[in-house]
This record gives sequence, structure tokens and C-alpha cells, in this order.
Amino acid sequence: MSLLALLFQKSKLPIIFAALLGILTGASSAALVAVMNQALTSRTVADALLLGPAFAGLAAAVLVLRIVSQMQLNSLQQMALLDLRLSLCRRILEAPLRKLEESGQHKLMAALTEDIAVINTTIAVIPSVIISLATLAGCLVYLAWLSGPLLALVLCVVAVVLASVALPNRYAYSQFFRRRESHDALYSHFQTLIDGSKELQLHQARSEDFFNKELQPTAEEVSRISRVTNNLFIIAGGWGGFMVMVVIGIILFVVPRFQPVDMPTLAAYALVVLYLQQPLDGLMHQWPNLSRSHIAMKKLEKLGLSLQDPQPPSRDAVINPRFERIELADIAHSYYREHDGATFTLGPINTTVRRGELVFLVGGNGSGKTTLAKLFTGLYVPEKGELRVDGVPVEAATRRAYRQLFSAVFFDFHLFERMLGLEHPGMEDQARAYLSRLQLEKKVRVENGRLSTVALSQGQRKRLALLTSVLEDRAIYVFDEWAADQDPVFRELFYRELLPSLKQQGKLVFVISHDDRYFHLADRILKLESGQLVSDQVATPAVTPTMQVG
Ligand SMILES: Nc1ncnc2c1ncn2[C@@H]1O[C@H](COP(=O)(O)OP(=O)(O)OP(=O)(O)O)[C@@H](O)[C@H]1O
Repeated sequence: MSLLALLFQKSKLPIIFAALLGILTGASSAALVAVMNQALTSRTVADALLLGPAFAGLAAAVLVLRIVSQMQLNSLQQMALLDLRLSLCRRILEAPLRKLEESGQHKLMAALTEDIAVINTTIAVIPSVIISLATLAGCLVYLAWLSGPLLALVLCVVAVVLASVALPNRYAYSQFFRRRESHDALYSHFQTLIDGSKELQLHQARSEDFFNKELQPTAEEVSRISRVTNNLFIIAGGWGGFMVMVVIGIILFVVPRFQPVDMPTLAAYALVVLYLQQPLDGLMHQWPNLSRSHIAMKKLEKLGLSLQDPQPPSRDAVINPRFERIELADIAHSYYREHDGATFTLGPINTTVRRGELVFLVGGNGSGKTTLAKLFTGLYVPEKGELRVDGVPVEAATRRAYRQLFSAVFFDFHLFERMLGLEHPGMEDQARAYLSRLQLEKKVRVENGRLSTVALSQGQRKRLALLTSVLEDRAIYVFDEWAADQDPVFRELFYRELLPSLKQQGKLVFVISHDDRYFHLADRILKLESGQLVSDQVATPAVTPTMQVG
């Protein structure tokens, strides 16, 4: 969908009003040229002077209309920009997690910064495009009134100009496309630059290699394509200006040789065509922006972040948090790695978990534990099979409600400084009690629903994430190797106090763990091997730390 169509879809009435004002401005400009022309071709000075009030009135009208229409379009632009930005962020919030993972952070950052900036620039030029088009249309009507055959000639030359710039414009469009792709690569390098700063600073040769062979060539590619495309548009603009002179030359020096035309008509034509140079020039210069915004819109659509009005999500669907059981019925998911053509398949998995159960999910690295947790929590939509809550399948309309059953601390968790969505009475007191239990009370304070700092060690940050999770008071808890980087004392606290306490509260607790010392504390142990559930057994207190599952 084009940007203009999208804007029209989102704010029809203001756009129609702004466009009408723009058209009036253009029409008044054209009328102004007609009056100037009439004054210049008047038979006597006295006749010309009679047109003074009309000229002054039209000039004032153009001034007022131009200001009002620009202001109207400016507020429209700001509204549209705000709307586009918020829509895009909401799209990211609602996009399927797998889609976001496939896109990669760098592409999302490029979309949020690069594409939105391009779209913003385009919205900014829409006012002048409308006024230019309206002026052009008004002037053409005036030219038609002056002489039909001459207008036909002018239109032929305009068609030649458009045809002659179509090819370079097409080439420039393809170059813009390439430049946008290079921007994705550039953002990826920016991400490496920031995320990998420790590794780069510790290894000079790696740093030089990255800079010289990856970052610099991509930055140079972007710069080279920009130079080429800008030059193309400069040439096209100059060519357009030259063609205006060609039209004037033809009108003044060629037409009279073949067809009898009176001098005032010729002069009027030359004046109008000259006057048209400015809006034509404007349109030529806005062309690159329109092309780039088209590419930006396509890019957003490709990322699954189309800005068109979404299907309204069914917010009223609720899933009973006092469910009895959740079934994973033939659940399967595959990852396909494009660069080496390898596929990892998890499942089909069949198992049932119950409220009040403490389930451990174990297995070697890469066996699919985190993937299964993402499927179980509803973050991934299963490619095959389905989740059922008390026998009722989780569907598109209920998936969001299903996810609200869960609180999870994944291995790559994110810690929010503000305790978002947790503002219930007594929350801060509860948080302080947990801070002290997790031995963080000297490091972090909770004030006005905010953590005083999140700049802590990884283990401490994970304890804060656990605190936030417990405060969420959800029906199901998922912990993905939470204890992996904790001191023995906190492992003990986690496995021997926190998990049993959640279980006692009737929560379903799903723990991914490599800590075989604590496996005996589970009610059930699920074991994954290469994406397959190889064992699903009830743990017994007699099981020792070295137990074998599967
Ligand atoms: N985002 C992804 N894109 C492509 N492949 C992935 C992705 N995440 C995981 N995989 C693949 O899926 C397999 C299972 O990964 P997963 O993270 O589920 O395993 P895991 O059992 O949790 O491993 P670990 O114990 O190391 O955390 C891995 O072999 C990996 O190749």
C-alpha cells in the first residue's frame, strides 16, 4: 500500500480539507499568472491599472491560502507521524515472537529509525506536492483556454520529458532499494559494534578486521549508492529545467513558423510555462522522497509490520486461571537455517501438565528446552498440534489471554526498571520483603513502583527478574535455567524454598534445569533429546543427584 493511500485511509477528512486548500492555493496562483499576463498584454497602461485590485486580492488570497493550507497540512503531518510511530510500535508488540526473531533486532531498529524518518520526510513534502500539482493543473486549464493546439504541444513535450526521466528514475529506485538493504547490514554492524565492544577492544586485529572488512565497506556502499542516486536526480532535475526552456523556445521560435498564432498568446504561454518551472522543479525534487517512502513501506510490510489498520485483537477473551490441566497435543516446531540449509525440529510433543505440579524439563544443550518453553507459554504458535486448556484448544483469538496465565524468566530475560503493570496495593511492601529475602535490599530500593537501579551483576539482575516474576502472581511459572549463575545459597533458596512455595500456592511450575542435585524435588521430569521427548516420569524422593532419566 502506498503512503498516500495509507494516510488517506487513516485520516480521510483532514486530508480532503487540506487537499482542497492546496488546490485552492494552486488555482489562485494560476489565476494570478492569468491576471499578470492580462496586465502585460493590455492595450493601454490604464487598462493594465484596472487589474491592480484583482492582482492584489489574488496575491493576498495566495498568501493566506498558502499559510493556512501549509499549517493544516503541517498538523496533519504531525498527527500522521505520531500515528505511524505508535502503530509501528504496537505492531512490534503484537507481532509473533518468531517473526521478530527471524527479522533480527538490527532490522527492527532500521525500521524504527530509517523507515520512519523516510516516511516522515515524505509526509513533510506532501503539502508542497499538492500545491505544485494544483498550480500545474490550474495553469494547464488556463493554457487550454488560451490555445488548445499549443496546449497539446506543451503536453507532448511534457510527455517526452517524463518518458526521458522514467528510465533513470527506475534505475534510481532500484538503487534506493539496494541502499535500503545495505542499511540493514549497516545496522547489523552497529549492533555488533555495541554488543561486541568488549571482544573488539580486547583484540586489536579482530577490531581492525571488523572495521575494515565489514563496517567500512558497508558504510561506503551506502554512501556510494546515495551519491549515484542523488546525482541521477540532480541530472533529472536539470534536464527538466532545460526542457522547460525547450518548450518556451518551441513556442516562441518554432510554432510561429508553422502556425499563425498571435503574439499575446505566445507571450502568455511563455510566461505561464516559465511560471510552471517552480512547481515542476519541486515535483522533480520530491520524486526521490516518494520513491524512498514506497521502499520504506514495502520494507515494513516485509517485516510483517504493515501500518494498515490491524484486525482488532479480541481483548475480552479470558482463560480461567484455575484450570486443571494443559495438554500439549502433537506440538511441533522447526527452525530452518537459511545459510546452511539445516533444520532443527522439536516434537511432536505429547504431554499433560497440571495445576499445582512442579515439572522439571531437562536435556542437553540444544535439545529444544527453551523452544518447548516458548511453545508452552504461547509465545510461539505451534506449526503442528495444539495446546488445550481443560480440553479447549488455544486458538488465535485466545492466544493472548492464554499467555496471560504465565510469568517467565527466560535465559535472555529483560529487566524493566519500572514495575510495569504491577501497581497493586501492598506491592512495594511485598517487593521489599523479597528484596531482603534475595539479599538485594542494600543494593536496590523500590520507590514509586520503580527499581532504584538495574545496573547490577548478572546473578543479581536475575534475582531481580525473579522478584518481578513472583510479584506478577500468575497461574503458571516458567524458569529457564534461572539458577545457572547463582551462588549455592540462592540455588538452595530457589529450589528448596521458592519453587515449593509456588507449588503450595497451587501454581504450575515449569523449570528448565541442569541442576541434577535438585531433580528429586520435582513432581515430574520431562527429558528432551534432539527435539524429542524421550522420557516423562514421576520423580521420587529416593532419586539421587546422579539419577538417570530416560
Ligand atoms: N532463534 C533460532 N533460530 C534458529 N534456530 C534456533 C533458534 N533458537 C534455537 N535454535 C535451534 O534450535 C535448537 C534448540 O534450541 P533451544 O534453545 O530450544 O535448546 P535448549 O535445549 O534450550 O539449549 P540450551 O540448554 O543450550 O539452552 C538449537 O540446536 C538451535 O540450533
